[in-house]
Order: sequence, then structure tokens, then C-alpha cells
Amino acid sequence: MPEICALTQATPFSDAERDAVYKAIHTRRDVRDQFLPDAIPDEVLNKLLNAAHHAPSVGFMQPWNFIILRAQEDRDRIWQAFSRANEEAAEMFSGDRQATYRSLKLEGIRKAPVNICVTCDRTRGGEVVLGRTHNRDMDLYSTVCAIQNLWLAARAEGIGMGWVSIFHDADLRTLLNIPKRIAIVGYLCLGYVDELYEQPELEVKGWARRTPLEDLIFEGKWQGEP
Ligand SMILES: Cc1cc2c(cc1C)N(C[C@H](O)[C@H](O)[C@H](O)COP(=O)(O)O)c1[nH]c(=O)[nH]c(=O)c1N2
Repeated sequence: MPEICALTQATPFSDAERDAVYKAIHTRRDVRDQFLPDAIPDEVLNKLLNAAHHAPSVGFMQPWNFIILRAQEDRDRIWQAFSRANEEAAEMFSGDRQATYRSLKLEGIRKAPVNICVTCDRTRGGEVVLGRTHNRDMDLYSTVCAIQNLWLAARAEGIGMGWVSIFHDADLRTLLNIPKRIAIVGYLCLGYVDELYEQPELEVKGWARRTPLEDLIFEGKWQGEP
């Protein structure tokens, strides 16, 4: 095997670089409605996909694919599938909660000029993948890491992203011709934005609140509800 490795200095980031990383993390938002119609240039989209492709993955499996949808009619068809599922979801809440749910905009499928379906090939790398032998879902978690990379890189480029999961899996599978061995992990809407909520929109609209971090940290063992 050729020797390609050389360790490099793990110098801490400069203050400005470090601030930029935390800025991306803390100002990233799930975007549903603020998309501008401007096209995302191919080289920028490629940078985002390359950021996703540099995510960690179990056994370096790189199980992801990215299905890009740009045509309005394709996105319209996906929106129909969302709309059916969203109506079912609304029915699962009652009273005021249902009214609030119905008032929320939960996708930007038609407004965002680019949609990306991120999939995970559960057979990539063969039967035995390092690190996945006892935990079969590690390939899915790896794909989620890729999505988060994409989300943060998008923020840095001034591109908003929204994750839409209100679908029947079978509907997306049929519309996008996705075979059974491929898992659908995320359906993403992307487009330039010039405004973002300062806090999660679901918090601003009274649906949910951020849990205090200290309530989520345990020392040494599980200390929550048994
Ligand atoms: C796996 C997954 C799936 C979804 C989401 C996120 C994730 C991680 N989110 C976005 C979610 O509501 C949002 O991240 C939280 O409300 C926190 O807000 P910010 O992302 O910080 O803006 C989301 N939002 C939405 O409007 N419709 C959706 O179907 C989904 N689905």
C-alpha cells in the first residue's frame, strides 16, 4: 500500500476562524419561507456537496448520494406528496395545537430553487463494514453527518436550507425512482436568503422551546427518568 500519510500540525484556529465556525453553528437556521429565487451557481453547489462528502462515515463507507431537483414541475410533484402527508400530520393534533400546527409553514419545496434528496446506500462497502458490524444504523448516522456539513457550509455561503421530513417514504421513493436497498435520509430545500430568524422559527411561533443545556448533561451515568 502506498504511504500517503503525514501528520500535520493541529494548530488551533485564529480567533477570527474560530468565531466563524461558531457563527455558522449558532446562526444556522431551518429555512422554510425566506428563499430568494436566485439560482445557486454550480460551483457553489459543488462546494456544498463537497463539504457534505467530507463528513465522517462509519468505516469510511461514504454511503450517501445526492439527488438534485431543480425543475419546478419536479418540485411541484414532491410538494403534492408533502401536502398529503402534512394534512395527515395536522389531524394528529387537536384544538389550539392543531390550529397552531396548521399556521406553520413547514417546507420550502416550491420556493427554494434547489431541492436535494440525500440517500444512504445500505449495501455500500459490502456485508462487513468496519464499525458497523454491531450497529447497523451507523451508515444512516454517517449520512446525517453529511447533511449537517452541508447545512453549515450553506450558511457560510449565504444559502438557507430547510429539512423536510413530512412525507410517506413510499411517495418519495416512487417519485424519485429510489430502489429498496437505498434509504432516504433527508429531503432538503436550498436557496439564497437575505434574512434568517435569530431563533428557531418553531420557538418564535410558540411551538417549542430550547431546553436548557444543563438539563441534558449527566455525569458518569444516566440520571434522567428511568
Ligand atoms: C431530521 C430533521 C427533520 C426535520 C427538521 C430537522 C431535522 C434535524 N426540521 C427542522 C427543525 O424543525 C428545526 O431544526 C428546529 O426547529 C430547530 O430550528 P433551527 O434548525 O435551529 O432553525 C423540519 N422543519 C420543518 O419545518 N419541516 C420538517 O419536516 C422538518 N423536518
